[in-house]
Amino acid sequence: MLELKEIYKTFNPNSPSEKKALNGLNLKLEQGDFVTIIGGNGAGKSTMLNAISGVWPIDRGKIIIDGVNVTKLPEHKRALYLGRVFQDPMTGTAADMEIEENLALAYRRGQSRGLRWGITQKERVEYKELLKTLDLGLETRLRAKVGLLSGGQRQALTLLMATLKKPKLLLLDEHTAALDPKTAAKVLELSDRIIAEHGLTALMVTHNMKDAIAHGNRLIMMSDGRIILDIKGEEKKKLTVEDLLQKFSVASGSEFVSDRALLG
Ligand SMILES: Nc1ncnc2c1ncn2[C@@H]1O[C@H](COP(=O)(O)OP(=O)(O)OP(=O)(O)O)[C@@H](O)[C@H]1O
Repeated sequence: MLELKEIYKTFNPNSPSEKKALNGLNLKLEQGDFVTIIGGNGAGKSTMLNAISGVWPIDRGKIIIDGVNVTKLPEHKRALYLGRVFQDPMTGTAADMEIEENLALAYRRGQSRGLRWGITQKERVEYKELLKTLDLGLETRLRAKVGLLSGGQRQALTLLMATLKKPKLLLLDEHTAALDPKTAAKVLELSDRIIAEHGLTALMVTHNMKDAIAHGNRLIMMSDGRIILDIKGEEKKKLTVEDLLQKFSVASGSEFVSDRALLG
């Protein structure tokens, strides 16, 4: 489903602030893989998601999504394959627009321009049903401006919008990190449900080791711009945070350092 082959990316090359952010990164995902990603500060987690999304060109390597070589495709063309949810609940939705207008935008993604904008009654019924699945009471607030919603409600709506057109690949970039623990747990549960219902292939960056262990069928750990641990199946199910830290130090030859990782 996704193949990253020998990806290299250096920021500010040949300058004092040169940074090798991706360093021969290789990753292959099967259809339906839900992979959690952890790693210390500057390990390259967000850079990997940016490389997949096409935020900037990579220096070397190949990116294949569902059999299509997208390495040279610009970001807006790759967006058709991808759904992405960021850490900041303000980024995925348009605050000045109503909930139903936001959903309609997501629904019309990838369709040709010139389409009439009006939202039909049939669509409204569909949106209500969709919003009901969030269990946040939003189905009665279709005409409310998104700016009035809480961070958790916005993130849940963003998740719904990012997956409405069943993307080939869902990228979750610390999408619960800015939420309080209870809301974060709810949005994570919703993520699990949506991924399972649609059989999506997903990558989720998290700084919470327990979440990384509890969610998905596969866990990867990054260090210095490449993957140093790849744990799946039964081995992942039995994993503890202590195991993970131990495995990290064996694989990297150093202690796990992160100012944001939640170990407990
Ligand atoms: N646009 C950029 N310009 C310059 N340097 C960058 C850019 N994006 C990332 N970097 C650098 O590349 C390295 C990898 O960054 P990245 O954001 O991928 O790390 P991360 O694993 O997501 O870390 P964190 O958990 O701290 O967010 C870091 O040293 C970072 O400073």
